[in-house]
Amino acid sequence: MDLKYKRILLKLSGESLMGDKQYGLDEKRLSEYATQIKEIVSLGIETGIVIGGGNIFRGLSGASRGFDRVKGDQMGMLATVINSLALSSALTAAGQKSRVFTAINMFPIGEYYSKWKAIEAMQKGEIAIISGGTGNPFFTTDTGSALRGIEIEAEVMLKGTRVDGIYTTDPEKDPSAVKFEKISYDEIYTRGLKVMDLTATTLCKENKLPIIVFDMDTVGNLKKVLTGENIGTLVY
Ligand SMILES: Nc1ncnc2c1ncn2[C@@H]1O[C@H](COP(=O)(O)OP(=O)(O)O)[C@@H](O)[C@H]1O
Ligand SMILES: O=c1ccn([C@@H]2O[C@H](COP(=O)(O)OP(=O)(O)O)[C@@H](O)[C@H]2O)c(=O)[nH]1
Repeated sequence: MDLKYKRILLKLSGESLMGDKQYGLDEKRLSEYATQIKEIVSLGIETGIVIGGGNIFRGLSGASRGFDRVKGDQMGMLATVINSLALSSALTAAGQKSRVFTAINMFPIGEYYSKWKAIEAMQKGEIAIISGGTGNPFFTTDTGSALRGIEIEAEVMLKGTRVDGIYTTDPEKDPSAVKFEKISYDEIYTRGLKVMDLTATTLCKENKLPIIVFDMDTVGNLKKVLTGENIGTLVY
């Protein structure tokens, strides 16, 4: 099988882990993700994963409800650790080894992250789940994901989300939005597109890490992206 990439960083949406629920974790969605991820690892793809926390807590929405922003962001980062443990557990149930790394030292919940430990895990066919975002407030997991993708020398960052690519406007709000097959980093700025935060886009641009935004909630899509099928939107 012709594979486009040898090493990837997959960003998973916290919100998608809710499945059809209003909050928290959906076991069916976790198991679907685990099965798809196991499949790509069996093809020999070295896989690092960063997961969001939006299904549990977001610092910014906490602040709008009166929480201290920094404490709210710390709660959000802990939410990404919860999601990472849940995915790791689903991967174990699917027969796939993984290691959870944390941006902040909280052994034995996970191992304190280092680039080299993550690469060592991936080279052994284990998945490196890198949790806790960047470890700092005022960032997002998209930025954490760009950062870790660059650090672990991934060839691409795959942003698996609820929409099937980048559109001229938010497709969840505007049915007349038109999808891009590809788009430059600069056009994301000039058009003011909100699909990823600008810090993440800038990090990827400066370090020449391409991004593919695709719909991760349709089973089979992850493999399609990696075998070069033209789904999603490429940011270059
Ligand atoms: N121009 C756009 N193209 C695609 N999606 C967009 C756009 N603008 C806003 N979005 C929204 O961005 C969301 C994905 O980004 P985000 O909220 O960060 O999700 P995630 O939970 O995957 O991190 C989509 O669900 C979509 O509603
Ligand atoms: O480096 C980081 C990454 C995440 N967060 C916090 O964690 C929350 C959950 O992450 P995010 O909203 O990016 O999750 P997603 O939208 O991907 O589910 C964010 O709202 C932030 O409050 C943070 O403070 N620093």
